[in-house]
Amino acid sequence: QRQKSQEKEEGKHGPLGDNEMARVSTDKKQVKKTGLVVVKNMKIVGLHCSSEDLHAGKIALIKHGSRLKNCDLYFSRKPCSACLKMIVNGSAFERQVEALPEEMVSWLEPSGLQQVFQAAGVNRISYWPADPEISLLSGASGSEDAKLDAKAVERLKSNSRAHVCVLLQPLVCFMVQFVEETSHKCDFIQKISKTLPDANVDFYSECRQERVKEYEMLFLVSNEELHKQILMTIGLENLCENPYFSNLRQNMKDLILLLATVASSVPNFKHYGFYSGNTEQINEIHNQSLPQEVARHCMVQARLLAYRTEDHKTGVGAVIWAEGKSRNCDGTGAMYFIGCGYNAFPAGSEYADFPNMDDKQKDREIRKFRYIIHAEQNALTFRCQEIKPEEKSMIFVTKCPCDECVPLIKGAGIKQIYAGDVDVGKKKADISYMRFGELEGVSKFTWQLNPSGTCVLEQNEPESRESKYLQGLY
Ligand SMILES: Nc1ccn([C@H]2C[C@H](O)[C@@H](COP(=O)(O)OP(=O)(O)OP(=O)(O)O)O2)c(=O)n1
Repeated sequence: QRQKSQEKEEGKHGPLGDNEMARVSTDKKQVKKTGLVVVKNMKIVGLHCSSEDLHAGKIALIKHGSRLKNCDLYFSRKPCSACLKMIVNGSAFERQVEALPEEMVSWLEPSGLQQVFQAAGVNRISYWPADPEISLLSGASGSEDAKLDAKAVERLKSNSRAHVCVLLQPLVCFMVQFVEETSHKCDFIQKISKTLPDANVDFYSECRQERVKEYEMLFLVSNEELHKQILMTIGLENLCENPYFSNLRQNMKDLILLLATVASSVPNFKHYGFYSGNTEQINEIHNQSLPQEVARHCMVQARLLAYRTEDHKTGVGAVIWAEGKSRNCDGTGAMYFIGCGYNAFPAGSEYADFPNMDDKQKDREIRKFRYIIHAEQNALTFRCQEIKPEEKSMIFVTKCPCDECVPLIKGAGIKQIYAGDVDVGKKKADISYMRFGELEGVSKFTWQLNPSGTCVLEQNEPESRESKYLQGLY
């Protein structure tokens, strides 16, 4: 969600009629994009956002069709009735059929019912309870449309199998503290501290503060009364009374703080970014790195995933994206999501099924290394799209790819690697990071000070290129 790109939106989103659109377009800045995560069997199968022409829910339908069945959807705002009706399509019918006697169901099935069964019919829809389209509330007819839409949403909700809810819980104890410490210790921040020892020691806190402000603007309705009005309009009047309201706001603020903290571990600081040391390489168009802000955004996704690790010492996250030949209908522009993962023991294993000690343990048999599946390995294994050899695919890893993963990434046909390189060249007893440095045929962009200096930075990243992506991705 980016204010820059919102200016293009001109009220094309939201449950408003055409006349209302015209009114909203005079107040461009208030329309924000909607983000959506599609999850199937605990696996992320889609990361989308609204585009100029389409809401996120509609994009999910175009992209996944009947594969949305039984998926869980996570929206950054409550979906409007136009999206919800398509998303729940199928589940109401399914419920009616479930209620029929068994013989009748089996009698119905061969007669084309199977097709109906495969309609969208998602499982659960959860959303962030702060509709950013504050403009819905200003002006009489805007309010009227918003209320009608909210009623339609409630009706669709109560007649479908899908569970529509606000999935917001208090964070577990010490979570913020833990995330703060691990973000501070992360490779990207460490590298800045090492290479710029005289950088303001507090640069990390400053970057974090900036992110907190930015995210509060994006995800929180600063005015409490307005927030209450929005909750009323979207059918959450039960959250408007205290202590529920203050608890809700506190939980929202905590989560925003958490997100901002993770994001500040890949900071927008001086001329740091993901760069290739190979200048010949960067001059070739197809090897060109993404605009820095887009690369940082994808790396933050990988950093978030690292918190799901099953390795209690070192969490690693990886995300794979690809760039198609042209823009698609998704708000992510030409880029589309391929897969993601984090380091963990083989899927389905229970706690303590496998050894979990590190290199310092003398007994090699009880070390974790032969059992842990690396973040990149999980991202490749559980990907939801094929990696097309003719397209630019890229992996974002929070740590340097190890010797086990480097040939896997190359073999899978991934064209670009964005990673931290703090461990490059290190050889430990059970894991080593020697091959990444020598890797050829895959472009490597590691976290460093722009090697070409500031002037070249500006030439390499003309406004048009950066904004082309930003309009798409955020
Ligand atoms: N690109 C990478 C690199 C590592 N890992 C995972 C595998 C292990 O779970 C863990 C290993 O990390 P380290 O090499 O940092 O080893 P230690 O956890 O022992 O930490 P230390 O650096 O203190 O030795 O990270 C991963 O998934 N992807």
